[in-house]
Amino acid sequence: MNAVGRQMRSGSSTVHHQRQYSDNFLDSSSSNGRWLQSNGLQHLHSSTTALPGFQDYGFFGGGGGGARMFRNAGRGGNGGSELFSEPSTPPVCSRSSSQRKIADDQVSPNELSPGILDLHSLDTELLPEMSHVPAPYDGTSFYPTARGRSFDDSEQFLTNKANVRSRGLPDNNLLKSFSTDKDKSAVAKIKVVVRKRPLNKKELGRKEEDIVTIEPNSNSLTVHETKQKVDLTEYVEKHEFVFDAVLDEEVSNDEVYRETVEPVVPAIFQRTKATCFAYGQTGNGKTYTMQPLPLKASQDILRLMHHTYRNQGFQLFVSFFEIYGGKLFDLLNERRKLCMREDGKQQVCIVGLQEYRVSSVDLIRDLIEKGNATRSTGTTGANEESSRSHAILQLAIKKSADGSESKPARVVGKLSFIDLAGSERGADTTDNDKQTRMEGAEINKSLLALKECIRALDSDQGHIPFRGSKLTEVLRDSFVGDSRTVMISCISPNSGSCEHTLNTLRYADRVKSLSKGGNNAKKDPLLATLNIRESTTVPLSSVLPTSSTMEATMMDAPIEHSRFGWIKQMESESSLPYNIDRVSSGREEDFDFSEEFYEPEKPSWKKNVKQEAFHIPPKEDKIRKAEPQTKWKDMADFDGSLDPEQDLNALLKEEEDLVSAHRKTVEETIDIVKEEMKLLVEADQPGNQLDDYISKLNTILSHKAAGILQLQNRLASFQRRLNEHNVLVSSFIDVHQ
Ligand SMILES: Nc1ncnc2c1ncn2[C@@H]1O[C@H](COP(=O)(O)OP(=O)(O)OP(=O)(O)O)[C@@H](O)[C@H]1O
Repeated sequence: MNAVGRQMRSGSSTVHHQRQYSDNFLDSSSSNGRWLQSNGLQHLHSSTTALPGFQDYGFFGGGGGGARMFRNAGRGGNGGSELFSEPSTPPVCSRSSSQRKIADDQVSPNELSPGILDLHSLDTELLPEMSHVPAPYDGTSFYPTARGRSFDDSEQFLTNKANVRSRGLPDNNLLKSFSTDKDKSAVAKIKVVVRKRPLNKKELGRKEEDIVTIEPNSNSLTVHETKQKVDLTEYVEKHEFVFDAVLDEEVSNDEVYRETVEPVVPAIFQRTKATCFAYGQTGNGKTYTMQPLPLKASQDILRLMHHTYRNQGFQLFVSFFEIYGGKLFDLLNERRKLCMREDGKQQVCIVGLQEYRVSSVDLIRDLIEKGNATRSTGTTGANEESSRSHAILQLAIKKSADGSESKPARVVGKLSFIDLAGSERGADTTDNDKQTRMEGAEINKSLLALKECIRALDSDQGHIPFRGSKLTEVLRDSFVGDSRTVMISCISPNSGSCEHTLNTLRYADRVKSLSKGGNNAKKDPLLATLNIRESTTVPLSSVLPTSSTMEATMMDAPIEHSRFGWIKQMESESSLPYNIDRVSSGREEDFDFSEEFYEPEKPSWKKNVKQEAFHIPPKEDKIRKAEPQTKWKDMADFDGSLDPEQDLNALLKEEEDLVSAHRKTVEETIDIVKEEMKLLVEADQPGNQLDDYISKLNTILSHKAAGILQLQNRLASFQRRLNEHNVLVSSFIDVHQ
């Protein structure tokens, strides 16, 4: 197993004990600049008699003539027990010679679908007959008694299990999950998992330090950032984060699957849409992490279909497309360009996307291999074979109204895997050519849009700017309704990536905070039962943007949960800029900036203070009359042991900090916009398109300017309220004395 030594720190000095990696890791890295998957791709579920040919296989391999394809040398089987014999074959295109021909009778592209994948209306439309999905899950029939070898290591299943437990990872697996509808609540709506990759050969060669420590049996990690004081002495600032799970460099892909996707698989038979995506800087292991997941999931899905849900008419469909340069391409249909359309209900359809009905893992493997071969890849400073597109693979479970094959099947549930293109900072792209830089700008733009959606959801805004990018349009149903989202944040351990790592972790933390309540809690009663841990609060100073690079702003640290609980809301409100689309329910222009609108949540200092312990004397009426506009509930928030004035001052200070942080972000955004405009001019775009971009960017700028104005107004209004509050506090104290 690969291992990285833990680091020991004492004061400002840092001592590292670096252990050597396995030869396998280093050798394969040296051979092609990437670590190769080990030969042990077979992940045989030996007792799957109904489904021969189950093996692990890498997806999202990227293209480049198959350079990123991860073939299973030991792959056997010939399709196994395909149950369907529909006539059509997926169009054969750009397949590498080594790809096995897909048997004609195994696939039926869109036989039962109109050629339009309606991501939302179709998916959310429930079959009347499906109001009850029968047959509680029978875990014992699902897993074979013994499991074969894992994807990229030689651990036995049972050994893996033991390891999972010993590492303190929750023992999530299908055996436990979703035996009934009710059990869906056992799986978090949004699960954020962080995976740290080992130091690679280059980093070791540069003697870079491993700055990320993960305590055994914990779900927290610490980033040790080396900083310099003004007198140039170095010190280490520690940033601690807590997530739903933290996977260190020794965790295998099998374990990643068990921790992330496995628990949500049964839910897709229960009308749930689940999405798993990997996020992180280029070269951090997103593709490596995502590759094996879809096949593992389809193994489990098919097994459920053939055991637990046997003879119930469920069908499995696969589609695979990429978003490149803001455009959609079908990876299973000669990279044909696809159109995304919105119907009257503002629901998104992908017109022309080919879906293939599949019944064996071999077939799915072949389809994905084909898709991977077609995918766009390139080279970045950090990764020689970087995914330059967002690749989206969807496994849809369908069923006809009466469970028969004669009627059209409709979507019951869906599992989407998204391998996001790598985020990178403007600074990292300086070596790259124009094309790469343009790609980088586009990628970053869509990640920014994703973040804006997350912020909007987080702050309970009516309007979620899903239309900010193609990516967010596609992801829309991952975040709303009965959905489950698993985000895997991939990070590097090396000191040179510290800023990236912190940005990625802050982004992950922002996503995690989505599941804590607010809008989602109200919409999804399941959330009430979730036991999500809070992330450790990072000092404000450590979350302020530190560079003017593209990524730094895009991944800029969310202002952490203020102890007053309303900082996040304020930040989100004031950072509307990317919401340049309009939907009827989203009333960006209707934003009410009155004081009432900004009524802060109850300060969290109220925590642990018993409300009844605070006795309000009869004289309170007087005060109420004297200050009718004051929210009396605020008064009840004061704990006698606290000095309210001090807290109010702290509140004011926080507010001021926030304003400066925001101002800085705005300045950086303006820089980014300028940079983007420069890139566009350099790229010599055709006039119309350029005009289009410029007008978009102008809109962003004016939103930003409006944001500053709003913030200033809010600050003034806040100060007024604070004064009123102070008056009220004084009179209250008088009354008590
Ligand atoms: N956990 C890991 N263990 C061993 N090798 C890893 C791990 N994670 C990543 N790698 C290796 O690091 C290299 C870069 O990984 P990968 O291509 O998955 O990065 P990426 O985040 O998808 O990059 P990009 O966004 O540019 O596509 C690959 O050679 C991969 O095999």
